[in-house]
Amino acid sequence: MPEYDYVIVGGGTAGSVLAARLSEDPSVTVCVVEGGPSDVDDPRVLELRNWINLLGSELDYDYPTVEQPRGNSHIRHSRARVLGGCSSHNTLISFVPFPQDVASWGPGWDWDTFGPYYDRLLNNIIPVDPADRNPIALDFIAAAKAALGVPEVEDFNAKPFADGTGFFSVAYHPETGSRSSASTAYLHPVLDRPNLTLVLETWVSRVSFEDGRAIGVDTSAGFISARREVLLCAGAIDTPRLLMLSGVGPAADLSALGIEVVHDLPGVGENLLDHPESVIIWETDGPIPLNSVMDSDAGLFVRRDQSDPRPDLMFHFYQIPFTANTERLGYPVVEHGVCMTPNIPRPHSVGRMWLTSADPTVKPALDFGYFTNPDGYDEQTLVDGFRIAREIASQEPLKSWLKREIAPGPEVTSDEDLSEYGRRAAHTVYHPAGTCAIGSVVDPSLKVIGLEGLRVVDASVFPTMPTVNPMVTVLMIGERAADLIRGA
Ligand SMILES: Cc1cc2nc3c(=O)[nH]c(=O)nc-3n(C[C@H](O)[C@H](O)[C@H](O)COP(=O)(O)OP(=O)(O)OC[C@H]3O[C@@H](n4cnc5c(N)ncnc54)[C@H](O)[C@@H]3O)c2cc1C
Repeated sequence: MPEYDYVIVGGGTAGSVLAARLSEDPSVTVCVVEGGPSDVDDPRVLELRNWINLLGSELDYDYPTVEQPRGNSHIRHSRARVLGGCSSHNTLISFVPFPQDVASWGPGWDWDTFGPYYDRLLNNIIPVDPADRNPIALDFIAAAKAALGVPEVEDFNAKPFADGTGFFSVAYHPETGSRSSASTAYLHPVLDRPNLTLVLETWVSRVSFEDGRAIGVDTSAGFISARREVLLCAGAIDTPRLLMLSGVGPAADLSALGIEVVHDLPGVGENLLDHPESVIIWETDGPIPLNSVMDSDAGLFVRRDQSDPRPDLMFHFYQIPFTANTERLGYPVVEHGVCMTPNIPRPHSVGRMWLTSADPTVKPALDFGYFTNPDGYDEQTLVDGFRIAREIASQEPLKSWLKREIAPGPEVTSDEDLSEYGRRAAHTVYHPAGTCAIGSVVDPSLKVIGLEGLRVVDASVFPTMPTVNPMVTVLMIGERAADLIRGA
C-alpha cells in the first residue's frame, strides 16, 4: 500500500502551491492525487486565449445548479479536471484581495499576517502587456473615465483602490500568450523531485478515518495512506462533496442517504458563495482588431457606498459578444460585438450544496440562491450596472464603435424590467467558494474541526467572498497553509 507523509487531494490551484511548498523539504514525502490529466505540453490548456473552448469540454466537470426561481436555472458551473485545476482553464485575472475582505476571517487572517503572502507568489502577474491592449478596450477605458470621472489604474495590485478603470493584471507570459497557472508556476519546475509523487487521472471517493484521525484516501487506483495529514484541495464543490461522502457533514442528511456518520459537522456545504453577473451586449460596426490576452482584458470598478473604502460594483469588458445566456432568451446572435458584464463584488444572497445520493459518481445539488436576498441588494446592483454601462457606451471614443444594443435593448429601461432581464440572463463569474468556511468547518489553521490529520486548503474555506476575482486569494491560502502545516 503506497504511503506518504502528506496526501493532497486535488492538484488544482491551492493544491499545486501546497505540493510544491511542502516538498521543498526533502525529508517529507508528498503525494498529489488529481482527478484530471497533466497539463504539460497540452496547448489546449497552456494557451490562455483558448480558455473559452475548455468550457463544457472533457476537461470540465460541468456542474448544473438546482432551479433558481429568481435567477437563471441554466447556468453551468465550470470546474477544471486537469493539473492546475481552475487556474489551468480560467482567465487568470489576478487581483490582491482588499485588507477588509479578510478582516473577519479570524485569528491569523488579519492583513498584516495574510497580506505578505502575495509577495511570495511564483506566478508571473503583470498588467496586460501594451502589445495585447486592444483599441476597443482602450476606448472603453477612455469612455468610462469620461462618463464617470473614475481614475485610470495602471496596476490594480499596486495598492487598494476605491474605484477605477484600466487593464487587469493577468498571470501570463506575454511573449507566448501562455498561462502562468498554479501548475506551470509551482509544479512544472519541480516535477523531478524524488519526494513528490503525482497520481493523475485518479478520483478520490472517500477519506478513511481511524479513531477520529484521517489515515488515507480511497481512490480509483486503490488506497493511499497518509502518515501525517490528508489535505483536501478539491475545490469549493468537490471538497465538501468528498467530506460528506466520507461521513463528515450534517449528520441527519448523511444518515438519510445511508452514509455512516463519522463526525456531525453541520456547516459542510453551507455558505455557498459566488459572484453573480449579468450582461449587456452591443453589436459593433464591423470586426474588432484581434490583439488580446483572453478577450476580457479590461474593466471597471465603481464605489456606490461611500461608507466602505472598497468598490461595490465591477464590470468586465468583453471584446466578444458573450451571448450564451441571451440567445436562449431570444436575443440575436451577432458576428461582431462587445459586452459589459456588471457583477456583484459582495453579494448578499448565499446558497448551499448537498448530496442527493451516497453514490460518489452522482453530482451534488448546488443551490446558489441567486437573488434571493430579501433586501434586493443584488438585483439593484445589476440594475445600477446596466445604467452605468449605457452611460459609458454613449460616450466617445467608445460610442462610434457601437451599432446597436442587442440585449436587453434600449427599450428596456425601468428598474423592474432591467432586474427581470438581468436575473434571467445572469451568469456566474465562476467563483464558487465558502462551503467549508473558517469558523464553521475548519479552524483558523484550516484543520477540520473535531477531527485529526485533516485540513481543507482551497476556495471552500472563505467565510466571506473577497471583493475581487478570487484566484490570488486561493494561491495565497495555499502559501499560508504550507506555513501552517510546517509550523512556521
Ligand atoms: C472559467 C473560469 C474562469 C475563471 N476566471 C478567473 C479569473 O480570471 N480570476 C480569478 O481570480 N478567478 C477566476 N476563476 C475562479 C478561480 O479559478 C477559482 O476560484 C480557483 O482557481 C479555485 O481554486 P481551488 O484550489 O479552490 O480549486 P481548483 O483549482 O478547482 O482545484 C481543484 C482540483 O481538485 C481536483 N479534484 C476535485 N475533486 C477531486 C477528487 N475527488 N479526486 C481527485 N481530484 C479531485 C480537480 O480536478 C482540480 O484539479 C475562474 C474560474 C473558472 C471556472
